[in-house]
Amino acid sequence: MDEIYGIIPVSKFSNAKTRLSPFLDLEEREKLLKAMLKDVVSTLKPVVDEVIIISADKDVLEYANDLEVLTLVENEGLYLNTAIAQAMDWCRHKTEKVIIIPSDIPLIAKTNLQPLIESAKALDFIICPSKGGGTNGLLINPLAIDMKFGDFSFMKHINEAKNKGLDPIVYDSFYISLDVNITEDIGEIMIHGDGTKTKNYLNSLNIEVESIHGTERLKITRK
Ligand SMILES: Nc1nc2c(ncn2[C@@H]2O[C@H](COP(=O)(O)OP(=O)(O)OP(=O)(O)O)[C@@H](O)[C@H]2O)c(=O)[nH]1
Ligand SMILES: C[C@H](OP(=O)(O)O)C(=O)O
Repeated sequence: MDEIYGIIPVSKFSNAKTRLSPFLDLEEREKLLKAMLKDVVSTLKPVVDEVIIISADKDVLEYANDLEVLTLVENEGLYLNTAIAQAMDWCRHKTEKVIIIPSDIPLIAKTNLQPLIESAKALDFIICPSKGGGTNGLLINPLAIDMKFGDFSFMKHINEAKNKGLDPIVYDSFYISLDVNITEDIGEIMIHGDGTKTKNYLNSLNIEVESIHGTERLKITRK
């Protein structure tokens, strides 16, 4: 068995990207999440054996069906880390490796994932950092470590791996590191996201990005 499954946890549309609420309304945030999911799924699908979306939201699961991936209904009362554990438990007898990827990294569509997926077959533990100390990719055996997503998870995942006697390998990818959480992240998608569904959607909102050499680097506005 040399298979690898992709796991994408997705929150409820109504909770999607709350930190963008000063800039995008609820409907826009839902549409943004859908566009990002399309980019992530279409990148993952050709290089893994199955893609699984786990969510507690039936609208998210319906949308996942349209994208022709497997869906898992998140058990009641779970949150991000326990939902990922549920998905890993579901696939642990079916595959030896999983790649766990968030739904908010559309620039993954600009990468060639094949070499990363190939290396995972020979390595115990690969982690892709996100900017700000999080984790935007984990390639591990199902349930190899406890999930620590949420706050400063990069160092926590590395420590979990070391405590389990695993040898964590860091895969540095600028595009994978860019998750979309705050308004400035939208500027990065406008700069680097040519060819992605996500940038197309943001273009339709007439978003513009400028460089400012101040306490922030990018100024994001809508015409
Ligand atoms: N299944 C599941 N996925 C979740 C849950 N919470 C977050 N996610 C997903 O986990 C990934 C990382 O999410 P975050 O960036 O931490 O949070 P977010 O909810 O997207 O955004 P904020 O509201 O701004 O914190 C995204 O794919 C989310 O959709 C959850 O409770 N269950
Ligand atoms: C889920 C969280 O993501 P971020 O806060 O980087 O979006 C993390 O990677 O720990």
